[in-house]
Amino acid sequence: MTRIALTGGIASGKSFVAAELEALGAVIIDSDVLARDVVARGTPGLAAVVGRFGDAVLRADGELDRAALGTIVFADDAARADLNAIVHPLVRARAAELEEAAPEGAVVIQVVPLLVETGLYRGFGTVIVVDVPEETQLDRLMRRNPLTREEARARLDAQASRDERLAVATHVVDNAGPPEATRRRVRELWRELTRA
Ligand SMILES: CC(C)(COP(=O)(O)OP(=O)(O)OC[C@H]1O[C@@H](n2cnc3c(N)ncnc32)[C@H](O)[C@@H]1O)[C@@H](O)C(=O)NCCC(=O)NCCS
Ligand SMILES: Nc1ncnc2c1ncn2[C@@H]1O[C@H](COP(=O)(O)OP(=O)(O)OP(=O)(O)O)[C@@H](O)[C@H]1O
Repeated sequence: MTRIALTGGIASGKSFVAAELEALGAVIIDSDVLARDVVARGTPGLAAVVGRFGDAVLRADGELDRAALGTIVFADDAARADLNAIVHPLVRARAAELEEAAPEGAVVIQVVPLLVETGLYRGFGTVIVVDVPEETQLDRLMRRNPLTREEARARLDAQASRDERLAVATHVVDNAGPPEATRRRVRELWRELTRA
């Protein structure tokens, strides 16, 4: 089986590109979605997170307060490493199950934001990197999330650099331009990936 990974920095457009690939027929396994599922209300994952970070990261309705936890972990490397140590093994296990369950012959693409940081890129023959300049990343991140420039910068700094990601890419999707340009590139990429 061809194992395909898709990565990119925060707010680079991974979800947008993954949705386009899904519309073309790919089976998408999204680590960000799984990382939410494994800490859903009532899960052992959430209990472990609360065990480490306390009730301050719980909302009144028992759901994880993602904004509160984000404020903590993106300002503190040790706290982020602890969160990663709880969440990442649960995400990897679930991703492996979903990969196993994919239909015969499917083109399965795993979206892994921390592909470079975790070394997981070594397990994939094909690595798609969604690429934008840092300024574009910051602009789009601040437009989407209510973050100051410093907070947005801290999130970028918690990740590998643009060059480190490009160094492991087998395919690059430039998402700095308008969505339609990216759509065209993704259609071309899909033809490359599915060429017999
Ligand atoms: C800190 C949390 C609660 C913030 O939640 P929030 O809803 O604001 O963000 P979301 O989960 O949608 O993540 C958005 C993006 O942030 C970046 N990011 C998330 N976690 C991390 C991390 N531990 N290190 C570096 N970047 C990260 C990624 O680019 C990701 O795509 C959440 O990101 C989390 O639980 N992170 C730990 C799990 C993780 O590493 N997830 C990413 C890949 S599995
Ligand atoms: N080509 C584009 N032009 C303008 N805005 C875009 C473009 N692509 C994505 N965006 C916007 O930028 C933001 C980030 O895109 P998206 O959520 O797809 O990125 P992501 O890499 O999945 O983010 P994260 O790392 O936070 O999960 C979104 O608000 C999206 O609507």
